[in-house]
Amino acid sequence: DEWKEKGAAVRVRTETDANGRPISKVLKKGVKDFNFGRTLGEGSYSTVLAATDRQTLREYAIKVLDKRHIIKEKKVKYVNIEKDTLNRLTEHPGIVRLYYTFQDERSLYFVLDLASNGELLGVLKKLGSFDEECTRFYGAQILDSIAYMHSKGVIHRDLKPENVLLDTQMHVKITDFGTAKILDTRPQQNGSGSFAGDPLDGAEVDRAMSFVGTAEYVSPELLTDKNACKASDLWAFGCIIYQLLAGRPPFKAANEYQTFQKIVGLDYQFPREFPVVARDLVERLLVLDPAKRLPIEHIKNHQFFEGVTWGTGLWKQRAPRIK
Ligand SMILES: Nc1ncnc2c1ncn2[C@@H]1O[C@H](COP(=O)(O)OP(=O)(O)OP(=O)(O)O)[C@@H](O)[C@H]1O
Ligand SMILES: O=C(O)[C@@H]1CCC(=O)N(CCc2ccc(Cl)cc2)[C@H]1c1ccccc1Cl
Repeated sequence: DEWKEKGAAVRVRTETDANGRPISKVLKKGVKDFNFGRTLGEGSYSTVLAATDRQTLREYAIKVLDKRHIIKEKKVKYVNIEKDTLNRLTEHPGIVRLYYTFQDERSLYFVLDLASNGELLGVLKKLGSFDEECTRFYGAQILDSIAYMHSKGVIHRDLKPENVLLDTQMHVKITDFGTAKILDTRPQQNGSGSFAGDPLDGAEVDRAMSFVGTAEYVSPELLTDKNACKASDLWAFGCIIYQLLAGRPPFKAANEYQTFQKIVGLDYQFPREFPVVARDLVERLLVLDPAKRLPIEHIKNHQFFEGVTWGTGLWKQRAPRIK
């Protein structure tokens, strides 16, 4: 039988029927198509393994989810959100790409881009803090990825250095879309073009509140009126820029409740040596009113990002040496 790669998703096997006429059989990828390697990490309901496609020898990260555990923990909704979101975000170098999904009786499998250099948080912890050049490069790649997500009507809602992975070239790969929100594409009732992000309904509030993994990056609007919108990702972006330069997030207290109090009270300070241009940018992002946060186009034009080539150039250049 002749196998031929038809696109990346499926293989087609051609056989001949009783009358000798060729028929094509579509075959999905499965576990046996991969050689599984080292464990890259563990999540609450998942294990991520490095794997090689036995036909193409391409390397992937395969996220394996245990069905029984997901059902027991009532997380089936997350799985579908993650799949649907990743299936929407397929044309940007800064987003972890989902190539295939398949399942067997025990598990679900997501075949993803391999981000072989782990989490941005790990690099930050090792160095303590980033210099301005590195902060500019990683900030620009994260912002470019947020702009793409938002253009596809997706709000990440849980951006943080743990969810910014790094590929072999030390370029950004944003992951963890199980808690994302897909803005419906219904034409806006009140005629306004911009999506404010429709308020979370009851169930979502519960999910939104329960998904607050680490409180440090939660936006004030999610805490006060339970409403997450695109600008919530820009609040998290402001926290990330601050953290890369200061070596710690702006809002951090002994426990989650005190951290929440600092956030809603905009209670944070800059270290003395914090660069002044970066300070101006952070101050225009960490604004309590989401409508008053700097919009993405203005962030791109901010002096802090002076000299950055936006668009494909940003993704072709060498990552600055982390020093
Ligand atoms: N595409 C990938 N390439 C390389 N490593 C990855 C990839 N995706 C996830 N990992 C690593 O595997 C670990 C588990 O990731 P996973 O997304 O399954 O769970 P999580 O989101 O980190 O945890 P939780 O489910 O509790 O939020 C993470 O620490 C992450 O660093
Ligand atoms: O939506 C899809 O792409 C298919 C549709 C057919 C199917 O059975 N599944 C699995 C549905 C599912 C989700 C969660 C659990 Cl815990 C068990 C089964 C879906 C699935 C297959 C593989 C990996 C993920 C998913 Cl959601």
